[in-house]
Amino acid sequence: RKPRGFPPGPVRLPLVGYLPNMKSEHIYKQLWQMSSTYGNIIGLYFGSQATIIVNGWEAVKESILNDDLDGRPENIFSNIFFNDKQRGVMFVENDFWKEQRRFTLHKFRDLGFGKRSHEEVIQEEANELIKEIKETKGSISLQGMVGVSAINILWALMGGTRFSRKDGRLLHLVNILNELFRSGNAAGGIETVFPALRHIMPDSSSFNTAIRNIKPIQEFIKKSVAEHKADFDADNPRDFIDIYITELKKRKFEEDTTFTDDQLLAICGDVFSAGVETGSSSVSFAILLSVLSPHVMGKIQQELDNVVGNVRLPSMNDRTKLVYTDATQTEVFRYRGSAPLTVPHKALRDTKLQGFRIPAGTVVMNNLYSVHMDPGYWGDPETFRPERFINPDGSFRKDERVIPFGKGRRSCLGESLARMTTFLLFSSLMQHFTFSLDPAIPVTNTDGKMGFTLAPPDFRVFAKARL
Ligand code: HEM
Repeated sequence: RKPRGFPPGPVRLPLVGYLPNMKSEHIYKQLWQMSSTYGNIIGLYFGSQATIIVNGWEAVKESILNDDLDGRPENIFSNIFFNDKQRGVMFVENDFWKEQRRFTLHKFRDLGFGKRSHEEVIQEEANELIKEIKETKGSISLQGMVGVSAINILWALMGGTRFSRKDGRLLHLVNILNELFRSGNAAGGIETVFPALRHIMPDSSSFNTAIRNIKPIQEFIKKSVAEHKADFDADNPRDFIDIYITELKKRKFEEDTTFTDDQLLAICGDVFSAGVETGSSSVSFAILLSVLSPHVMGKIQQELDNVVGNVRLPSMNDRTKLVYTDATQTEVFRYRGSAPLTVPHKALRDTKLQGFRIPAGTVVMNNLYSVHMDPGYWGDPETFRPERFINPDGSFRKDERVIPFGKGRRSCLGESLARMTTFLLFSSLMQHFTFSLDPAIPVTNTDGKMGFTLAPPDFRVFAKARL
């Protein structure tokens, strides 16, 4: 069939395109609503940038599985920090991306089978978190506390060390990562379209806040890499940074190598920015939603008592038996996944989507929220109901339409680590505490706060020890 033209969409205003109409909060809802007027694929312009919004399971699946749409638009933060170059894994494309992604993924996997498994690292952090919660008087803010665990888990992999939970540097990093992720705009925002604007924007603008917060993260990583180089031992690689330094040395005389010092800094930065806030938001959302549905919390605790008992922490081996806990975690990913929109993709060459013609260079925004909240498929998507993932015979019901990590070759690089982290931290917390909301900070709805990613609303909980 002959491709149709560029997808239909709202009128293109001169210069700015659709930008002035974008609401900053929960943009993914607005982008989905537009489907009722224009269909599942909407064509619009951010400034002069041709962009398509992709809504609904059929269209999103076709889009994220189409390798022609595996590119990424330029990331201006990378331009600012790496001399107008795209570095890292998240915003690079083509052969450069393939080589760096493959390397990072393989080495992460190998490290998980190394001296200490990922599972052991996560369980150690779960123990420390439980200890801190027990020692804290009054109500607690989980987002920050779990953020500390999330950094320690990732940094064990990247930099080989763990920080004391009270370490000032660590707490500072957690705070700036949280601020960074709330200040951003998953849809890009005006500065992405008109980079020059940042020079005249006030320091308080979200863009300048982001820059201010990225800098100390970069400094932290730079310093760690320098320390690794200073006591590097080729026979005894301790972590990802050491493994990457080994590769740098091996390829020192290769022309056109993609392995560079800048690239190491950028990968560490990408992992931090992709992994810390998403992980802690997922666990905090899981706790908040369980607190708001006490029968869910009760069922999880009963299941944990039966399957795991009270002398050891839950492990990944327990997972197939922890059906209700697994179903709850899956429901949290569906209901409040931390990425309602994937990272933007870009058409690498002219291609087709749902019969429409998509020219090379078009930016593609895949709306995962529209898949997870489709009433036609889920029936009652607005209800938080883990039971939807349990078969009548009591087994776990897997559903291909739950895709919080995306799908295809651009899907989340940290998926297996993130799944392990969220499952083990959430189940360990549920095993040890009964949580209740601190009424001093009422939660009026669970929509959460959107920035680059979706985080829970502010809330505090009292934690009553069960063990
Ligand atoms: C619950 C936690 C997490 C969620 C929900 C999540 C979700 C996602 C999503 C939706 C994408 C974009 C997929 C696309 O563009 O089509 C992504 C990309 C990515 N994520 Fe995650 N993520 C999580 C945790 C992590 C962790 C822990 C790491 C680090 C180890 C990580 C590293 C990455 C990287 C590097 C990319 C870019 C991949 C590429 O462009 O090739 N993420 N993630």
